[in-house]
Amino acid sequence: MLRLLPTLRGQRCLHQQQSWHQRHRQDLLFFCRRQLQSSAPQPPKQRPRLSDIRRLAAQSRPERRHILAGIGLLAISSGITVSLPFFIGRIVDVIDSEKDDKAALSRSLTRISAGLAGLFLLGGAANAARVYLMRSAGQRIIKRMRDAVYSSTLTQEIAFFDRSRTGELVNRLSADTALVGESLTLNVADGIRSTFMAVASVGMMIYVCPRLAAVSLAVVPPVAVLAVVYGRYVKRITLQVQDRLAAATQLAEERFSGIRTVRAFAKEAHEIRSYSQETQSVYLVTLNEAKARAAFFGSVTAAGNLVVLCVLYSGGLMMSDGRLSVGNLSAFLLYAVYVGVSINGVSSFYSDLMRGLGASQRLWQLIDRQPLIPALPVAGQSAASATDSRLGRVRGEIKFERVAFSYCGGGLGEEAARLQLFHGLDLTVPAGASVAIVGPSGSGKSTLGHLLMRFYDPDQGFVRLDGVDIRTLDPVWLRNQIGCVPQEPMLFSCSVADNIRYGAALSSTTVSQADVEAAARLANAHGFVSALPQGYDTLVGERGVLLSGGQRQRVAIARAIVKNPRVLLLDEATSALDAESEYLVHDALLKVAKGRTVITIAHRLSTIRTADLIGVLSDGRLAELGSYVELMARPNGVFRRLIDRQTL
Ligand SMILES: Nc1ncnc2c1ncn2[C@@H]1O[C@H](COP(=O)(O)OP(=O)(O)OP(=O)(O)O)[C@@H](O)[C@H]1O
Repeated sequence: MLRLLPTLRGQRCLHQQQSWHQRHRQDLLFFCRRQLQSSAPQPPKQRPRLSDIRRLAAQSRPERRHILAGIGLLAISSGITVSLPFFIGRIVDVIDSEKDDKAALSRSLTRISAGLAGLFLLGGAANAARVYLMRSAGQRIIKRMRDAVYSSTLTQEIAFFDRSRTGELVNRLSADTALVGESLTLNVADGIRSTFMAVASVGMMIYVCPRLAAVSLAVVPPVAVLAVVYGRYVKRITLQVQDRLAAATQLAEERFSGIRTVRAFAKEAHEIRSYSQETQSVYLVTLNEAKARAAFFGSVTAAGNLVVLCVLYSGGLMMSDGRLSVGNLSAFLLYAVYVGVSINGVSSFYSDLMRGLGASQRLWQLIDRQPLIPALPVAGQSAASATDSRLGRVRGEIKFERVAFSYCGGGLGEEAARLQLFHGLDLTVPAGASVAIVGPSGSGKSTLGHLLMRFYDPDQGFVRLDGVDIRTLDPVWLRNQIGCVPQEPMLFSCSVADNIRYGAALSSTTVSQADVEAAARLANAHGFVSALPQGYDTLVGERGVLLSGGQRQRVAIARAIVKNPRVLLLDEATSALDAESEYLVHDALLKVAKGRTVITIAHRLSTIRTADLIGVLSDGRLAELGSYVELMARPNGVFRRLIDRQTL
């Protein structure tokens, strides 16, 4: 979907997300220096900052009622667990004191067991309710974050996608959001429980035997220092893992969608090796994490066991001279174990929180980024300047006025270089006329269409619709006035009818089946669609692979005209269609062009001959403009030379 942005913007239906599709990205390796600055990945911050934590915590605000209820239930279940060693101590003492009176011992044990069973049932129920509340809140937080990341990403300008890696964006959307959501709910719950258990157990240790408690707590300061060091390391490593995972996802995603190329060049073994290299690099980073984790948790466990040993030693001595009962020693030992386990829990809470913080930094970058060209009306603009954000009745005159435009590019990681494409380009397309744009390959024909659709803004000059600078127009409204058929149309993996409906300016539900069929008839698609097994309900496969090139184009034409646009922008397919398909597509275009302003990026002589005007692009300017006969009459004209050399 992210790679299909031009199509989406063209068709405007941002709310209909049907599947992942390939956008034609011939210049993936180019990226723009001036825009790069606004989206370049920030160097990972090493230390958890309070503002990061606050922002992360703010995500759980809408769920605070559920989370607070969960914490309440957590306190109940943890309180019951903490009371357990105390009761065990009492039971041991009861057994010790009543061991000679079997009947009395049995009565006491029955009484205590019944009471404890009730308590345990309550604890179990509280825990179950807590898990449900926390988990559902976590899933809602993840959903909200995914929605926010998706909508912010999808509304970025096209240049952003030119230099973003789709797999990486997908990874942010799926893996990072899950990590953050979980660190905010389940992890926080575990952290709170562990902290509560640790504090309560320490309290009970002091209550049961202050001297033994002092011996045990000597271990806490070194473990705390270790936890802080380890937490920072984990946060840094999480960023690396997520980045490398994104690179692996990117590779897999690109190869799956380009499977025909892989198969045609028999590159399966090569691709499997490449992917394995990517996963190896993920593995190597996670291996470092595993080492750090092993060292940390190993030390914590050893420290915990050491405490138990010290308690047994000094507790045994205290018991021998009567300063401690056997029940109290048992209870104390259990509390010491609790403290050990809880410190472990607090440490893993801290490390998971750091992982969540690491992942969240990438998400904030995406969520906070303001698109350089808005995909949706800028808040306040449509209301405040309603007069110029939409036009009343569109005549369809299009004017490129002294347009200078450059793609900023350069190989990834290289010094960015400006590719000056247009300098001072002037072109007027009268309302209702059909203009064929011709020129050598790479002269910027498709770019003219991109400027009209406002995928990019010119560096200088203006693009005007009915005399109005399109930068002042509501972008959604503007794109609704233009029907666009790209050179390699992408269809979504839904039915033919749904693909055609996708072009609707308003909600696609407002387009009736009759409207769909009327558009298909005009696009010469009705005949073949009716012959498909399920007619208009036939699924077309990913990117429409189940249809032929000519069929895909005719469905795309129907999609472009279903909203009845005033302006048509047609980028002719360069790939050769068979004679029958070419005739059908050309005939369809002639029919839909009636009564509309049409700009065709033309490759076929038949299109060029039938156009009212032909605009010839050369050296970043409009070199010639005139009818076919006029231009052919210029013996040294650019157009004449192009036709002679057939280099259209
Ligand atoms: N997104 C982009 N980023 C950087 N450079 C680009 C981008 N898109 C196109 N270009 C470059 O701009 C130039 C013009 O491209 P454009 O697609 O407009 O040419 P064209 O005349 O339509 O070519 P063709 O007839 O081969 O389709 C090319 O050199 C191309 O490499």
